[in-house]
Amino acid sequence: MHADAIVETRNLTKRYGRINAVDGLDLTVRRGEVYGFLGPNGAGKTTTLRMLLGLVRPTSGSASVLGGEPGAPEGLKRVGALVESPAFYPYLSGRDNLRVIARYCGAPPSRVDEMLETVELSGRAKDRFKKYSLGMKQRLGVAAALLKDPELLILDEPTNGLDPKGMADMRDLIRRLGRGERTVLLSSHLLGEVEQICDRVGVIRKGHLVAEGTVAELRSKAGLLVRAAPLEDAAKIAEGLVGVEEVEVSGGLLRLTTDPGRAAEINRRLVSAGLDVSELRPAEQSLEEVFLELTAEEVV
Ligand SMILES: Nc1ncnc2c1ncn2[C@@H]1O[C@H](COP(=O)(O)OP(=O)(O)OP(=O)(O)O)[C@@H](O)[C@H]1O
Repeated sequence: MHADAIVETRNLTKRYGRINAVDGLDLTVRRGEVYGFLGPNGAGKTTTLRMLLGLVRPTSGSASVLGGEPGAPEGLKRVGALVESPAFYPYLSGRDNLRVIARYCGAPPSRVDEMLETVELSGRAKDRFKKYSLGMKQRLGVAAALLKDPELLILDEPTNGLDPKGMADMRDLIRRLGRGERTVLLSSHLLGEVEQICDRVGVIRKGHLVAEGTVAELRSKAGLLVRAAPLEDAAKIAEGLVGVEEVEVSGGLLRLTTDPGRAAEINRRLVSAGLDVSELRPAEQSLEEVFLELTAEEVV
């Protein structure tokens, strides 16, 4: 296991009949980070998170959570999760609901008000749960998950179904929670969201991890932009280089699909062929483009 890994899966697989919900997944979440598990609906995010909590048994492969088996009582004490809509008593207040949960998870009663404050529900703590907006219900769910002061917080699509204000509040909350020592693993099908909140992102498609890295790393996978003269000659040379997958001419620039780390080498090749290279830089793609590319259906 990686030294600072808090969650690690190897070849994790879950099959439902003929459906491979999760298919050979290798995931590493490091201590202290906010990790975004990004993928379209049905990609296998919920199934993965449920396996990490010991709620679903893998068909094959392994997972380690806080150094132990998923679902082991020792580990579960240190994990807080909001995976399904949390079950609260509709006629009890937010505060009383948390008190009930604090009692059975052994959290000190003083933590209830502290967590209500954290999720900004102190002002509505005495109102019945059923009066809460969806966003408030979700935030109460986060407060419940935080009662035992978990080292790892797992949130499945925490902004799903919320209105824009509710989403923004939830994002702010997660960003705040991720600032300290705590590790947050959240799933989302929204790029913008993951881009705003997460330190690192894993992109899942049909049960596979198709990319993993920081938002900046995923973006810079795009390639290089080159300004050279004569441009047509530069394009011909670039096409002949090993490791350059695509060459496009656009707006007086060449766009090369290649590892941006090869910039110096490509520059050398162009210059030694007698071309003038006046600009060479990584082509920034929006994460959206990267995401669409990574998760696109194969055209058969
Ligand atoms: N209990 C189950 N029985 C049969 N198939 C299931 C079961 N749970 C999930 N699946 C299937 O496994 C695949 C992955 O589902 P999963 O819910 O993990 O995806 P997801 O990425 O979380 O998507 P969503 O955001 O829609 O929940 C889907 O094809 C789903 O229909």
